[in-house]
Amino acid sequence: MRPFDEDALSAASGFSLAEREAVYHAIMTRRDVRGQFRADPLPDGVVQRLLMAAHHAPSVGFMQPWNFILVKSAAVRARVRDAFASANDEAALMFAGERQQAYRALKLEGIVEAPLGICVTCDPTRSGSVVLGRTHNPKMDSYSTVCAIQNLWLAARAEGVGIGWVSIFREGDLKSILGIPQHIEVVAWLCAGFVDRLYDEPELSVKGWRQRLPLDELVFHDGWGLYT
Ligand SMILES: Cc1cc2c(cc1C)N(C[C@H](O)[C@H](O)[C@H](O)COP(=O)(O)O)c1[nH]c(=O)[nH]c(=O)c1N2
Repeated sequence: MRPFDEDALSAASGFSLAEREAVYHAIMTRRDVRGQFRADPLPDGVVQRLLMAAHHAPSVGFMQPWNFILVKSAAVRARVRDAFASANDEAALMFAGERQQAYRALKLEGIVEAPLGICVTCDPTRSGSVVLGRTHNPKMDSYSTVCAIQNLWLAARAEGVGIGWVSIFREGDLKSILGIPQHIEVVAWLCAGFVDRLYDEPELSVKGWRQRLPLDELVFHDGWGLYT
């Protein structure tokens, strides 16, 4: 390992107002997209920038445990959609009464409509069995992969690309369709495609499923449950 090197540091002040506004604009207007995808393919350069954003995410011990399986094949996406449909039937039965009716009315994926699927995985063996920062919590590699997904999601918003995260799968189904080895964790299936319109608020909120919680109620001071 190299000794600490002063020359590796650069000046880092806050962003200009316009730059700050752009960052918050991406954060506040990012949406989970299910139904607004355009059919035209994403240019390779755009996909490359999204992946580069993902690959610059933080990761425990700089483990970079992610892989990205790019799925353009309509046939493969149709199989993934079928796997979703089967799992979604099981999911619906977990809700009772009117809630089940409401669940069934929701659109929860755009796997076939979106021109690109991105399966994001996590390799827990990427840098050996003892990983700096993961020594006492094995989930840290999955959390790192989620950081990569959020980077990609925000970059996508800036590129005019909608992203929809689909998680209603039996993991084994995705592994068998995509040939993913047993020891690799499937973290996300992302539907990706250009969008011309986005909901102003989360679609689940617009459709009455669940509303955003007041931030004040989620912030404690100096201990759990302490509001002041
Ligand atoms: C880990 C994880 C897993 C899923 C999701 C998100 C995340 C973070 N979301 C999207 C989720 O419903 C959405 O983010 C919230 O409703 C908030 O909406 P916005 O993302 O702000 O538009 C999601 N959406 C969906 O339609 N089908 C799904 O299976 C999932 N799964």
